Amino acid sequence: TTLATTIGGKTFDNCMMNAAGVRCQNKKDLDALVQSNAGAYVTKSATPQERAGNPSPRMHTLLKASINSMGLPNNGLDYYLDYVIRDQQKRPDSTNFLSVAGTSLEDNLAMLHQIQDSEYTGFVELNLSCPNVPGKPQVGYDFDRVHAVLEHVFDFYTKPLGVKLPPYFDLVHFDQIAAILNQYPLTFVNSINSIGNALVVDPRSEQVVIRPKGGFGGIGGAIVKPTALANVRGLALRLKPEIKIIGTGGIINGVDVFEHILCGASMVQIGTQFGYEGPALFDRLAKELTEIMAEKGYSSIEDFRGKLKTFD
Ligand SMILES: C=Cc1c(C(=O)O)[nH]c(=O)[nH]c1=O
Repeated sequence: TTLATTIGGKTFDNCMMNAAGVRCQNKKDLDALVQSNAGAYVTKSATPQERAGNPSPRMHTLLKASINSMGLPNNGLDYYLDYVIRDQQKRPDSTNFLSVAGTSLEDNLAMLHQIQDSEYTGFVELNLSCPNVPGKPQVGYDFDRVHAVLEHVFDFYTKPLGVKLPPYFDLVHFDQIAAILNQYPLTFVNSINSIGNALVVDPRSEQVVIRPKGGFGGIGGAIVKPTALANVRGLALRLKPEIKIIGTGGIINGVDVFEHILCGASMVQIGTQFGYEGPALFDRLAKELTEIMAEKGYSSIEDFRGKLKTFD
């Protein structure tokens, strides 16, 4: 049984990795991911300069969910570009992901020019869905802006690139975003980011649980799986086959990974649970997924990827 997957002509020996933002902000975190059984890592979404992010408390975890309004704290693009270039020099056969999340079109283009002109040969994940920068809308919910960003990016960017999208909740929105994405040579689409601007209340203290934005933040964890699977499936049914799908959202156990792949994902990312469990998560998930595949007689993820059945 193999858990290998191929995206953009690169083969990963394990179809599981971290989600951007979780245990990936510093060299120590990234080194731990390199040492783990994860098939790849993605760096914390970068802005041109380092950012402190929102005031704390800015993240809260419940049993089945997490809420966060981190506000894009990161060490700046140079830090992550330096890390991934050094890593690719040390491990030329590995492919990893560099996440960028500029708070403006200019910032995104400036960062992508810098990456294009660098010796980095890995993947870029362009984050169009950060819900927590006060005053900034999620680009992914403004289809004209998504179109404009991609038009500018693919005027010059030639290295493998994908986009991180927010969850959509209307089938017409799946049609509309897919119609835009299919016009571009994207290597992948990563769906979903957290469900933005939710609210968690502590009835005991009668107070919200995070400081930024009056308590409003992005939701992750088991609770978002049905929405994540719908977005993975909705996009899988609409995107051209050369655009692979990374499924993110609600993965706790191997069976959740299986469901994401069944819906069409070629790779999965884990955020909230990875935050809880740390790098050992990837050993547990690999074991659980391998057992499920063996039980069902599948020897590779291609045996069942995208083969979700409906009633008709
Ligand atoms: C990049 C910012 C993001 C953040 C954040 O830094 O607040 N949290 C999320 O759940 N998703 C994001 O995309």
